[in-house]
Amino acid sequence: MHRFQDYDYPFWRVMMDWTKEYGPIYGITEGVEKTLVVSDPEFVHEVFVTQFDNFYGRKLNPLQGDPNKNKRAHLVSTQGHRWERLRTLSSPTFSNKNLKKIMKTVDDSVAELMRHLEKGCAGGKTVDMLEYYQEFTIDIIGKIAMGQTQSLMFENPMLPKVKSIFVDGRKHAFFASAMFPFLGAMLRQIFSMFPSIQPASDIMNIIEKAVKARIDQRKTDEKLGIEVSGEPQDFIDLFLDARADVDFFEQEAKDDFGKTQITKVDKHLTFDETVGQLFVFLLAGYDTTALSLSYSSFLLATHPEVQRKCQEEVDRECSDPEVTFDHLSKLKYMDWVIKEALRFYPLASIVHNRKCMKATTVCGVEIEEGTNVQVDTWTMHKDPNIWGDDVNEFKPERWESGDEQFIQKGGYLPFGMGPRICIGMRLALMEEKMLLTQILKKYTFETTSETVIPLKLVGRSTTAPSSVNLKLRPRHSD
Ligand code: HEM
Repeated sequence: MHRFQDYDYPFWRVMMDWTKEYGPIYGITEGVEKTLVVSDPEFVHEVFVTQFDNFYGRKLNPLQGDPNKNKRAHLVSTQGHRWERLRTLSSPTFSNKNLKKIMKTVDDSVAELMRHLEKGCAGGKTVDMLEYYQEFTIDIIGKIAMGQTQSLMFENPMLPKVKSIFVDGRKHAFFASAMFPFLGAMLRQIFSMFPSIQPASDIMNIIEKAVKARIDQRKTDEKLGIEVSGEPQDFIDLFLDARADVDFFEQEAKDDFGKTQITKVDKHLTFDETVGQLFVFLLAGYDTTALSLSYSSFLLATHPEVQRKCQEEVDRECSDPEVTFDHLSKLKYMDWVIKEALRFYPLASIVHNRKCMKATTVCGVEIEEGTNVQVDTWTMHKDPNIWGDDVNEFKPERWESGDEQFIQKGGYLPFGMGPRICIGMRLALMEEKMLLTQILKKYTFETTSETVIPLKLVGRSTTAPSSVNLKLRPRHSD
């Protein structure tokens, strides 16, 4: 566990080293828990997809609370029927209809970021694209999940709070709770009493206020007889109105899929669940998407031929100033670029894990209940047996014949795999394509003497480049 705490030599590098030494399946202990580290695609597919009913939980630290009891437990931390209920209630949030609505919000943030970029890179100045992308993604998620009414780029008070969760990551508290699980509950209690020392509690409080304000506003509108359109404005509205058709009481009686201890089950999200969901959408949606954009931009800058093809596609398919849903679906090459960048840098590999909920055998290996399975994704994504001898080349064309072959084999999982695959994947890809389209129409990414090559990769949770310093050369000077 100690080896996993180093910000400058992230846990996945340690796992890659161990995989070289011990092979594709070996065991480690993390505090009091046992973990199998695997980089065998067949094994991964079996755990994430085929045997999901035996592996429906995630590896959790006691500091994250009891997934069955915590009132604010969310999609990432819950398991069994409680997770299934939250997933069913949250899924419509990312339907085509809602994504189309969110598109307008994303478009406004794209325009705002382009204004900032124009100023930032004026006179050929080098800019750190990671910083710009972080401003972009927090702006969008603030507007769709936190009741933020206008863009707050480069003055967003949430950004330092959210950033500190990823940078500091409460390293010592996590470590202590893993070694001595009883400390987890105590520390949670202390943190909730002093939100100022704990950014996560502080953020929860802000979200709580935003949800309360929306509920009050609805009540006032109702009292005054103000007709509301009934159309949800954002995720807060969507969650307040979310309903599931499945009766989870009945479902629980039928089978034992993680007999959860929900005391009151109804078809609506509770107030606390709404706050928990919005919180996790904020955390999961901000950092990952900004990182994915950063890696794609870096790889475009270092592969001019790929960038040229991407620009040609953008010029051909998106010549109108307005980019629509239809346009995005035509950007096939850009899609491969993003996929290939995520193969090179599977930035969220920390959550590529499952907990064994029922003892079973996978690919001949007996696994006890309670054992965690952590995927060594970085090894798999660079395995020549899966990808071929050109594995170390950045080659978007390898995706030409579709992704099924890699996904079905279990060898590629930047967004995870199986029933718990990332729920926000389509939103992330939409944001990325909309922004890259506008940038590539106007500029060409170039490296400068300030670009760190190869990237220095850091992080305790997600994997971030220390910086992505690039120059944006205006295309009209081509
Ligand atoms: C490039 C961007 C993103 C990447 C690489 C990414 C990656 C991941 C990964 C690896 C998982 C775990 C999947 C598994 O266990 O099989 C996950 C889960 C999740 N992601 Fe994302 N994500 C991204 C963007 C987003 C966005 C934009 C949102 C929401 C606004 C989001 C919300 C979630 C949630 C709620 C879960 C938990 C799903 C569940 O357990 O049912 N993610 N993501």
